[in-house]
Amino acid sequence: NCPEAPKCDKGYLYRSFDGTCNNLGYPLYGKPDLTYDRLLKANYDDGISTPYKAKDGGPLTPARTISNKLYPDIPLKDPIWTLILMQYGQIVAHDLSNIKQEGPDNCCTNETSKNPKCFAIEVPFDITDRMSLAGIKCISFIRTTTDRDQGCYTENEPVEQVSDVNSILDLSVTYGNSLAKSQELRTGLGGKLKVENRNEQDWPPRDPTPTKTCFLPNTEEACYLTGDKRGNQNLQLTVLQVAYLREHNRVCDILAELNPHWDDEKLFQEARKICIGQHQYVSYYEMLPIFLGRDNLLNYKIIYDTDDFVDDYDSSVNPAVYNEHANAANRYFHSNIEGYLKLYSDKFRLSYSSVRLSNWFDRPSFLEEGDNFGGLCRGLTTQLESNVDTFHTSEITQYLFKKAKTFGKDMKAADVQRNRDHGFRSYNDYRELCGLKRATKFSDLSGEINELAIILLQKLYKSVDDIELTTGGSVENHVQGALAGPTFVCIMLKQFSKTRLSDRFWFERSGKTGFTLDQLNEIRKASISRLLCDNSPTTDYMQPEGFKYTSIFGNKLQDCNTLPSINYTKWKE
Ligand code: HEM
Repeated sequence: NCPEAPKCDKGYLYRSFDGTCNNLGYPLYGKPDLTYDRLLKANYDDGISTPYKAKDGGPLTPARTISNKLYPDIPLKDPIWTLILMQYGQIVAHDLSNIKQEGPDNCCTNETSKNPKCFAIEVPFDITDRMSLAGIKCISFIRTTTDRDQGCYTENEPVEQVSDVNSILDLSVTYGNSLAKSQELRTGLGGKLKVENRNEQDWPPRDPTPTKTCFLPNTEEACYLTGDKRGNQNLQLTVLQVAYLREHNRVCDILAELNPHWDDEKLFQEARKICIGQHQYVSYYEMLPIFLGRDNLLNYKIIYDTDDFVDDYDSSVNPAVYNEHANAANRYFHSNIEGYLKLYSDKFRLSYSSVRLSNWFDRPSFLEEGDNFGGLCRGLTTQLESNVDTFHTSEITQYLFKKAKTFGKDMKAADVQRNRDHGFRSYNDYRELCGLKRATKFSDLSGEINELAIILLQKLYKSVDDIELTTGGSVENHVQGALAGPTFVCIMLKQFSKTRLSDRFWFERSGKTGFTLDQLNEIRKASISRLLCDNSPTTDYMQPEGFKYTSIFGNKLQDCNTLPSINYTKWKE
């Protein structure tokens, strides 16, 4: 049942869609349907898959109770950063991983599945029926080092969760995670991706099975086909999905004019390479410094202060995403979500209307009404994100995916429950991994956690060793210059380091598969502001730093055409 390693063409200039052949020694590295990586070995009650209990053998406080007590809805705003920062974070998260919910044919579907080593378990998400988020999780076995390139698993090891997208930061949300998906998305003409034009704007093509993907009160409503299954999940996410789709086609037009002799394939791959370059640049050089601190990123060699190439590819690094990153640390930024989105109707951001998040989950048609898309491009770069703390909007803790019902699901209960069914070791173990002192009593936490939060933790956990990674990490005071505490910053730094090191096609590499130095320094002019300016026909003014609030004192709104932009003549052959 092991996937067969593909034969790689070592001279091929472009990335595959599923991530295979990025690593020529281990061609399967990075592909979808492989297990997450782990920083620390899993800790299950039975050593295999049963979530552990409290140290005294009793049950842990239910996830839903933890959500209610630790993550209430107190609407504080971030003092500096705009909502598009939160949103870009989600795009990066979706690019890198997605817990597989049901298994492939040879694995994981149920206890009688064809592969006896695999099975699925029911995840009891919380205690109340009304808000339950029960689902089936795909489990397969951890792979040993010797057969890691084969995708084989060994018996009697703890279960390891599977991600169903490739683990490479390659804008797979736009291009898909398989060759087949990319073909479904392409027109085959001029390098372009499929779009449907309505009201003089391009929108993603329609999903052929909309009722599976979207919530559609009216059957004619649009439900989009994008490179990622989650592309319709919320309006602000879909804004970025649409922006990158339009950006790809925009770049195709420019390249076709410069190089009329290029065929569909060449135009497609070159435009794709440019868009992935922009995405890697915006993610690492514009977004991550805000989340994790610029000095930290420089010190850990995750970004470089240079106008040269950076050839730090390390073929020994497996791109597989750390389970603790995706399913604990990175989810801390669910805190940044705002419950209402503002739509600014005018150029200078003077008047707005607003829309409730939970009215439009899985329902993108709102974007096509009037100038809602433009209104959101301006709104997301004007509205402040929610303060990064333990408070969470009830739009995601009471009303997530509510559809036509009064109540929905609880995102934070889900986050806590994932910590449990993924068998993460205790918060204390991750403190140690990250160079903090192990706490033997609650008061030992006072270096990193404020007094009020310690009191809350004491109410929720009997022993300091019962504190979970998701909860403990979320109450730490932030590291200076970053938007998370030391344990989560440490985990995310490890992740973003491996993501760049393991990518043979990283945008800063030299050589035949990379850009020329001239081109690379053009890619370094990309920005979130320019992406939105160029792909929202009604947005003419934007501040230079789109992730940061704009005011008359600084980061002022300016004509889009005066913002730095890529000079594409560097691509003329
Ligand atoms: C309105 C915004 C958002 C919504 C509605 C949302 C919703 C969700 C949902 C439903 C899941 C799956 C829960 C589960 O079954 O375990 C999830 C997972 C996740 N979210 Fe969010 N999220 C949002 C924003 C963000 C942001 C801003 C980030 C990070 C910056 C983020 C990072 C993640 C990660 C890393 C996962 C796990 C991915 C995986 O499966 O490996 N999300 N989110």
